[in-house]
Amino acid sequence: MAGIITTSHERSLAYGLCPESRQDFGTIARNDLALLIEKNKMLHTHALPAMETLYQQIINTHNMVLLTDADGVILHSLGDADFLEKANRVALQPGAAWSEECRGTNAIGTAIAEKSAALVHADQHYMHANHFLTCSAAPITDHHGNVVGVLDVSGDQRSYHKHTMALVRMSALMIENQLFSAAFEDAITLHFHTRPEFIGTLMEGIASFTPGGRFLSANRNGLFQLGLSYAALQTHTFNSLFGLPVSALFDHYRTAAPSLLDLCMHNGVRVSGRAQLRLASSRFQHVLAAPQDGEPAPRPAAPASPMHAANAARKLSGLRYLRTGDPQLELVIDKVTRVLGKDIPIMIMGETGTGKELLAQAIHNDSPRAQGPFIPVNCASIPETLIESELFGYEDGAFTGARKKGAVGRILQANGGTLFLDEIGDMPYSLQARLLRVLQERMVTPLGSSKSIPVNVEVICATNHNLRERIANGLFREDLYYRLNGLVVKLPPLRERTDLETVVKKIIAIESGSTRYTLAPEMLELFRCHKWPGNFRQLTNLLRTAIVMAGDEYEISQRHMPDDFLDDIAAAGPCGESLQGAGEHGGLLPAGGARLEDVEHSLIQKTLATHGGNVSATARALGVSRNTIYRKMPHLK
Ligand SMILES: Nc1ncnc2c1ncn2[C@@H]1O[C@H](COP(=O)(O)OP(=O)(O)OP(=O)(O)O)[C@@H](O)[C@H]1O
Repeated sequence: MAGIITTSHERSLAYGLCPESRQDFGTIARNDLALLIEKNKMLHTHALPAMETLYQQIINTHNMVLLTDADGVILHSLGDADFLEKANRVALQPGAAWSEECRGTNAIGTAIAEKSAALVHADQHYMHANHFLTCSAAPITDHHGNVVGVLDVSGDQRSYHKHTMALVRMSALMIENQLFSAAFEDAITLHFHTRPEFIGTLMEGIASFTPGGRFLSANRNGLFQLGLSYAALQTHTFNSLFGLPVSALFDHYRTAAPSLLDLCMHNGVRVSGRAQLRLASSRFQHVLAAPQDGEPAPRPAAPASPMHAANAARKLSGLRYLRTGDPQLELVIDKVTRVLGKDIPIMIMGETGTGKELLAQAIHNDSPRAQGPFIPVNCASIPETLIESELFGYEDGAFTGARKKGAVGRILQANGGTLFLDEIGDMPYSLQARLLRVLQERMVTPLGSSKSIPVNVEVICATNHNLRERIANGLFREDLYYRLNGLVVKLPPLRERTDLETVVKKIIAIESGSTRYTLAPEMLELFRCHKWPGNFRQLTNLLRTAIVMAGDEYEISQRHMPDDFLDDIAAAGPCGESLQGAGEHGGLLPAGGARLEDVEHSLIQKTLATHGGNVSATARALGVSRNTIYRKMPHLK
């Protein structure tokens, strides 16, 4: 008997059920069933079409299709009349509860208990009375990953067919995707797959994001392709998962016939994608209104609920979330906290990946404007020819050619909220005067319009250029610079942060979705020596990979690190005093003024010794290639 059945029988026994006992054939009252269906209205509504389709596949095979709620109470059934009669005798009918607690091992109850599909055939049922059945059930989960119901096909055990389980799984997936779409009427939704022909099919991954690009949720195949848990995905953005700012997504969909997107996921896997910008407010309707070649126009968005996405994003980060003990960062947070809601423009300086956008979002989330939109604009990623219409919008007929409809610019989209101008140093010089006028007069005039529209936005800018240098070189307007830099804060690069250990712990916990993983002390010392040119972006990606490599080992060590990272560390040369500390902790490093190269040699030698000089085994143990070992230990060549 399969493991899942044995475990289920043990549970059934523990519930005090007796296999020979007569079943409780009771069903809940008609009114209570109606109430239950009302309570599960979304599930019921979206499941019925899939149940009909499924039933068409199995009609006249002495089978029935059943839908239950999360507790295994049957909400609806469809079946062949002769089998329905038989099924009624064991209360396989609406209103009856089929949890394991009530009926012992059975496909519905076991699928709920195991949170996975279950096939329970003939005498695998705990109750003898159910031995005449063969049942295939798959749980239906919502966009939080919670089981909200079960889809089941039950029939006479003599009618068993091995394809039934696959059909049930596919139908459950269909229902889940319907529920997912209904839950995110007001969001950016990406449909993606490594194979473009799978987009639009049941196999596609779907992920939803707020207008600002924060991750909201993903369907079952989306989670599988992204390779991360719900918990781990909560800190992600469209950019961190697919390597593209949402602003670039909008650009793509403003072209007359947008092609499929070619995206590189965080794990390096390339996927094709099609986005739907299903945002209710008028700000994106023009994007939605333009159908793609040969495709019907997307269905109209639901009634406006502009708070929905903003609220979801706000829950995900605030300034408190960023405090991890570094004094430079504490100062930054103290400073920005003082100006929250004071209409003082904030300019964030910092190297790439230091968290400038995250800080801007956190400032917005903690500000009195949190209910309003947070609109990021990456001035470097929008082509110079498009940035003007992008920012200021344009009137109907402002252009000849494909883009005839008017569009609301990003500045107006941010009305009542925050406009985040990332890479402001790359703003074309010719536009800087126009932006300055908007900030001073608080009015926007779309291209091709003679009307000015009042606008109320808080502006946060970010740059990793030295703007004073750009002013000196005639690339940036001094007057705009002074208008934007009400409060200038500088985010420290990771190599200067004193809270690296806390940061690492936090990222590991978020990425793994568990508290079990730790970083080996000697690794932390190596991290302290590293320059981290990609800052948080690099550290997060590295730890994400290392967690996967560590699997169920839970202590992340050098052999879980990618080769190129170890190569960078080796190439960086002497590692400084912290390495000596590491020697005391981990016994990995030679005592005294160790050099990184020495550390590596020592590790490789020890591992070689452990594996009797076998280079392949050593390479495997250290998670590097054999070539790396040969390269680093020339005497082996
Ligand atoms: N304090 C932090 N804790 C955890 N992750 C962080 C932190 N700061 C930034 N990150 C992560 O690092 C990545 C880069 O962050 P972000 O986009 O805010 O940086 P940036 O400075 O705006 O980068 P760029 O200049 O390249 O646009 C994101 O995935 C973000 O979630």
